Amino acid sequence: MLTMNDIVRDGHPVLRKVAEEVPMPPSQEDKAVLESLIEYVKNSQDPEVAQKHGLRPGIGLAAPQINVSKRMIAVHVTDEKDNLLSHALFNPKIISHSVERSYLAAGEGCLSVDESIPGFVPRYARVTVKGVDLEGNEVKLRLKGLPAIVFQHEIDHLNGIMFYDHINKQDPYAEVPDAKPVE
Ligand SMILES: O=C(O)C[C@@H](Cc1ccccc1)[C@H](O)SCc1ccccc1
Ligand code: NI
Repeated sequence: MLTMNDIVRDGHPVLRKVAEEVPMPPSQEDKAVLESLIEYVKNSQDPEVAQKHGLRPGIGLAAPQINVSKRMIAVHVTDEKDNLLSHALFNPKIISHSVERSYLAAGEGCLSVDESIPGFVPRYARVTVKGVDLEGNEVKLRLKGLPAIVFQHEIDHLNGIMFYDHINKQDPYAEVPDAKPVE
């Protein structure tokens, strides 16, 4: 199982690379990597396992964060209606998005960034994401709220973008035009 020792930290060059597409159908090796990502996120949300192994809780994780520069992400998060969204995707892609934007009122964090970096991170309020799941099926997800934010955070990792790149450097808490906060 993955632990925090497997997660690379800010400053590691892999976090600034554009990750490679995963050839389809996925190899056993690529499937094992993607399974380890979703396993980490689930484990990190289990208080006993997280405490026993010193896991920082996460609602998402991207392959570059474990030094694998390939386009794979895992998300395990409940939406505002308390529905669980749990997805492990190869080659995820935002195929459309709202003009309206949103941001997490509490700001964002990252398992690859040990210190907290305050400020609003403007995101699209709604996104449609396509990808391929572990069974090789094409998945199309229409997302809003916290799930939409997490997917954008993880897909950013595949493009070498860190959450703090989006924070207004002059005024981290500057109002985000035509945006609604996600509490
Ligand atoms: O480093 C990562 O990619 C995991 C991030 C995911 C994240 C998504 C959206 C906004 C902030 C971070 C975090 O470590 S998950 C930690 C967390 C848990 C609950 C709510 C927000 C962040
Ligand atoms: Ni992150």
